Amino acid sequence: MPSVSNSTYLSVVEARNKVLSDYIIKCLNSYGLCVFDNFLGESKGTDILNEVQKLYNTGKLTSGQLVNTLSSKDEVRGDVITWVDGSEKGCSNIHSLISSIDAILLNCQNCLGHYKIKGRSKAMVAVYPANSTGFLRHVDNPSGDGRCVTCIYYLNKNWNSKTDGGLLRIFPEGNSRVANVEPKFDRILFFWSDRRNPHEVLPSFRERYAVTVWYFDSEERKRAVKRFKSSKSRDPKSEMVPLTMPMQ
Ligand SMILES: Cc1cc(NC(=O)CCC(=O)O)nc(C)c1Br
Ligand SMILES: [Fe+3]
Repeated sequence: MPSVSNSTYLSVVEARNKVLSDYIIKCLNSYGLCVFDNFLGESKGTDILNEVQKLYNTGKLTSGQLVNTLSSKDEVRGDVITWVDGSEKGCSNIHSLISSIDAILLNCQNCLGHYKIKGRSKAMVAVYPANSTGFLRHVDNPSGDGRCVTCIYYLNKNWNSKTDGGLLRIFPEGNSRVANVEPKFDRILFFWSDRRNPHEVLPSFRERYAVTVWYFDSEERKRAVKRFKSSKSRDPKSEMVPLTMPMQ
């Protein structure tokens, strides 16, 4: 592989980010969701997978909290999660994943719907253990908590939903068609977080890894924080998604 100068390499990365941002803008504005494969390539994807597996195998993940549901956790969601901002020990590759996604979203900043995206949640690392229940149908942000785009990066090599299950099914509002998204290795998915995209995860028969980041619309987030302060109630959703982080 001929060696390229640093500046050439950077401009190649910037050009690639521009192409990807244009694709995301077109897809999200037209369909409300967007799937892109081979986001970071085999070696970077594998580095991230190794970090996630290490977190999982060293017991750093706990069963996901539940918001506003009465049923017990294992009926609604089977995943175990942890929140990382990437500065934690042994998460440098997760950090570079977050920075790569931030770079793309910064390019799209004022072109996604009417949103002004200026912040995001920490990254939620989720593992569905083998033979776990999936995640019941839900909307990520049904109540205007500020989250406008859900971004999920999948890490599952040679995944075959026929035998492994774990399909993410999205039911775009007002549309009879369902989007069945395989949680494939090095696949990145974006979709509007609000009621336009109810979704569920089918039970998986193999460990299923994903990293999710939610991006905030600055106006909606400001209103939500004001409401939260005035209501004084412990709104679990804002506990669920940590305070916005300035984009890297
Ligand atoms: C914590 C939390 C996780 C998820 N995850 C999914 O919907 C699964 C997507 C996938 O893994 O394909 N959704 C919400 C509304 C909350 Br809250
Ligand atoms: Fe969700």
